[in-house]
Amino acid sequence: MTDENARDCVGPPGLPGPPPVGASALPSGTYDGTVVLVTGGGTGLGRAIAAEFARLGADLVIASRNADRLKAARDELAALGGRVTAAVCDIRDPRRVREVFDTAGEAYGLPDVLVNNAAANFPVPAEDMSPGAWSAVVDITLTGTFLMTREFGRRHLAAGTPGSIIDVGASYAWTGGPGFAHSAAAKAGVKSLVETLAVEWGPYGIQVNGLVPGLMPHGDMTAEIRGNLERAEDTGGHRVHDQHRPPDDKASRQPALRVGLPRELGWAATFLASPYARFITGHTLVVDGANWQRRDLVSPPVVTVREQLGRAAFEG
Ligand SMILES: CCCCCCCCCCC/C=C/C(=O)SCCNC(=O)CCNC(=O)[C@H](O)C(C)(C)COP(=O)(O)OP(=O)(O)OC[C@H]1O[C@@H](n2cnc3c(N)ncnc32)[C@H](O)[C@@H]1OP(=O)(O)O
Ligand SMILES: NC(=O)C1=CN([C@@H]2O[C@H](COP(=O)(O)OP(=O)(O)OC[C@H]3O[C@@H](n4cnc5c(N)ncnc54)[C@H](OP(=O)(O)O)[C@@H]3O)[C@@H](O)[C@H]2O)C=CC1
Repeated sequence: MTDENARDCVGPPGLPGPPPVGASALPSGTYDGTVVLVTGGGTGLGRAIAAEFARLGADLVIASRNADRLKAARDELAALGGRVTAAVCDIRDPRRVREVFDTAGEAYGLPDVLVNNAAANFPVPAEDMSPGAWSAVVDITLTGTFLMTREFGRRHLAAGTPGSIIDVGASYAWTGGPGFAHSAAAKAGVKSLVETLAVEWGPYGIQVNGLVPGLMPHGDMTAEIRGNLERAEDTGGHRVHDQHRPPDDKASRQPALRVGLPRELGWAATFLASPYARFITGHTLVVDGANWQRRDLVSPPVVTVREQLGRAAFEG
């Protein structure tokens, strides 16, 4: 077990921790000469995914709206080996999307791999959600993913070259996501897009897969999501608490008895786009320690989303 996941408790150990930073299951140089475009590659999980491709030799294009964050990530990723270009882009804007592919093409050539990682999310009860809030999340998460995907597909079809697309999803695409109606609907759309386009574009040599992280906390998590996670820990509590149970934190709420580490998602992404996964397409791989399948023998009492978010009764 590695440092990040070492637990100071008696009882079942949970799933072992992963190999250390810098390790890889794939041969060194697997992505030499390959161009990988990661949306939202300046922060959090996108940056972790980009890092694993960089370690294996890829040239990177990272794209998102915030130039400062992109620049910081570009410097960090460049230190891992490959070349890195940062492109400021709102993926809702089809013109900017085209320009990003032009920029990538001029720098390194048409990207071989597209990782649609950028997304938007904030918890809000559906009855409080404005049309603008719904649109912001759906337009970024679903329409932005579609626009990036369409541009990638068009260019590869025109060039007659193969490619690989990975769409980062969320498990509430299957289960629904109370408190996240906009994001859950958008992620369900993304999962459907994966399944549709894998068939449409398989004949042209383009793989399309989904990749779903479980809870993978990181320093770039939005204050709102982080705050709600922390409040849930403060108010939830274990129904039984003894020395056989781990402390009441994020880890204790996972069947793995640990949260995921961002590099574990990065390793899965580099596998899915690698030559060793050429017959995998239309699939969504869940990397969450089975958390999304968790059920209790007896369900805990229902707590409304309003209560979970600490909101007063809806007044209309
Ligand atoms: C219940 C317990 C909770 C536990 C927590 C569990 C956590 C698990 C999470 C698992 C899944 C995670 C999935 C993710 O996707 S994480 C990625 C999150 N990252 C981001 O969202 C980064 C990018 N996000 C943003 O930039 C912004 O959030 C935003 C999408 C709002 C930015 O887009 P834009 O700039 O276009 O938006 P505006 O500021 O113009 O706002 C548009 C409308 O949205 C309304 N709004 C904005 N924020 C909120 C909010 N927090 N609550 C409600 N409404 C909001 C805003 O008012 C605008 O609406 P109007 O036009 O009506 O004014
Ligand atoms: N962390 C977790 O536990 C989980 C994450 N996920 C998924 O993982 C992915 C990454 O999430 P995470 O790293 O946690 O979140 P972050 O908030 O760190 O990342 C979101 C990224 O998307 C970019 N982005 C947002 N809107 C736009 C836009 N309009 N155009 C271009 N880029 C945009 C942001 O950059 P900028 O602001 O510069 O535009 C940011 O880099 C998302 O798809 C998320 O849904 C799913 C389940 C759990």
